[in-house]
Amino acid sequence: MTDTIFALATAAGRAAVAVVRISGPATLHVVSALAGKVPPARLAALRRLKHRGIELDEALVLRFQGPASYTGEDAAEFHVHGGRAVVDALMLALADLGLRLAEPGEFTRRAFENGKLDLAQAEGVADLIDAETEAQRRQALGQVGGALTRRYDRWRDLLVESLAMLEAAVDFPDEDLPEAVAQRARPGLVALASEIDAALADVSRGHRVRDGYRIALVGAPNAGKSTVLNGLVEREAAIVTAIAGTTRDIIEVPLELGGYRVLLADTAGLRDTDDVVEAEGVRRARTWSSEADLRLWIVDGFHVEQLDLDEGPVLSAGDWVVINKMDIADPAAASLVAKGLRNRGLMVTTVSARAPGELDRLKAALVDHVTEALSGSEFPAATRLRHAERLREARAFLARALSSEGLEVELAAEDVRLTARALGRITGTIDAEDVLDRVFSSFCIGK
Ligand SMILES: Nc1nc2c(ncn2[C@@H]2O[C@H](COP(=O)(O)OP(=O)(O)OP(=O)(O)O)[C@@H](O)[C@H]2O)c(=O)[nH]1
Ligand SMILES: [K+]
Ligand SMILES: [Mg+2]
Repeated sequence: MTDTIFALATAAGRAAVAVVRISGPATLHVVSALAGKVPPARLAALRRLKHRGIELDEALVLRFQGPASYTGEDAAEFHVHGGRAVVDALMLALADLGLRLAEPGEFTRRAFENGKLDLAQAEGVADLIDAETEAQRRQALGQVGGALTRRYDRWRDLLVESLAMLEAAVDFPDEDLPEAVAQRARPGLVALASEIDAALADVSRGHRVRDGYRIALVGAPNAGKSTVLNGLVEREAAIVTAIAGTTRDIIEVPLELGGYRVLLADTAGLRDTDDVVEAEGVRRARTWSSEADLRLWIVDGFHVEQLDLDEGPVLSAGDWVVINKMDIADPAAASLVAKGLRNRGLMVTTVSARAPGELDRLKAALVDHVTEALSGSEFPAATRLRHAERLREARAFLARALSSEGLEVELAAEDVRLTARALGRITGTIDAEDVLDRVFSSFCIGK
């Protein structure tokens, strides 16, 4: 028999109202022990809570009758005054009545186990609680609502259909026909493969929305990277001096651009150096920027004629060059360099980072860029690394199924089964205990 759990559902600390929730078979008994008359399900009632003859608080009591509750079990909420002592007294009383403090995510885990939501939806709940930007909120809410689930359900149905055809071929009594029957499964599997390919090409979008789009500020020492960072985030996040080699550590600053979460990183100026500390900074700069979604190369406009593209920064397609210090640069030289860079397919912006308001144009261009990169007409197929890994695994099994030319029908059937299994792990229809533990332990207590 499952035990009955309790937890503070609202944030800890002083507040107007605190909500303590309980879930499990002892719910009715506990509500009646504390509140006296049990209110009807889903109707809030004002009650004096008492335990062992001592009054705890006057509270709003709300109870749910399983399975019509978040967890699917009998459950209740006590909305009490949000003082520390009130909450402590109530939680002590609940423990005294034999209830157990919930583990992180245990309410949602029970909801999952009772079929109220699948694993992808449960992850959506966690993401919704963590959401700080509009795009994170939208994506998480879509996931809770089953936007991710629906796609996987459709793919699973398709796989089940194909599997039925392949199995029919295996069982076919007439020796000549199995191949023809098996071939009927092929078009569906080919279509699915191309859908998964499209999803994989787009695989980072979902978790970039969730975790943040990574923009690296890179370039030579003294180009003005830290000045650009400070201008974009509108505070003195990084030290700026006229000494080359000022920045060593990566300075990561989260910010919101066009409703998207962005991680902007200032890095050490790239150069060969004997200074051990600076050399480590340069190493970190290279690593971070190589993994970034976008590199902003900051170039000193005053020395723009020294920019040797074949010697200098290793620019790659999609990089963005910001020619800085336009207040002291020779505009003709700068525009010549800009033209050359644009001819190479690079984006170029000219600014004077030190001038107030000058970075607004760059910021607006970045908003457009991030919006373009992260918005999409379809809900992403993956919003976590975990999803992307399973998706790649599924694609590999599917490739193998498709390569077995109808002759090895049984092998193809097995690969189709493995494809379905990999996809099933994303929504949790194939549940591995360790995955569940990992997903739910990242929740806060009380959810
Ligand atoms: N005139 C002018 N000076 C600038 C501009 N932007 C930055 N500077 C100056 O250039 C110098 C170097 O700026 P930083 O922002 O520290 O340059 P950095 O690229 O971060 O340098 P490191 O961290 O040493 O690699 C400072 O003296 C800044 O004030 C600009 O737009 N115009
Ligand atoms: K500097
Ligand atoms: Mg710097």
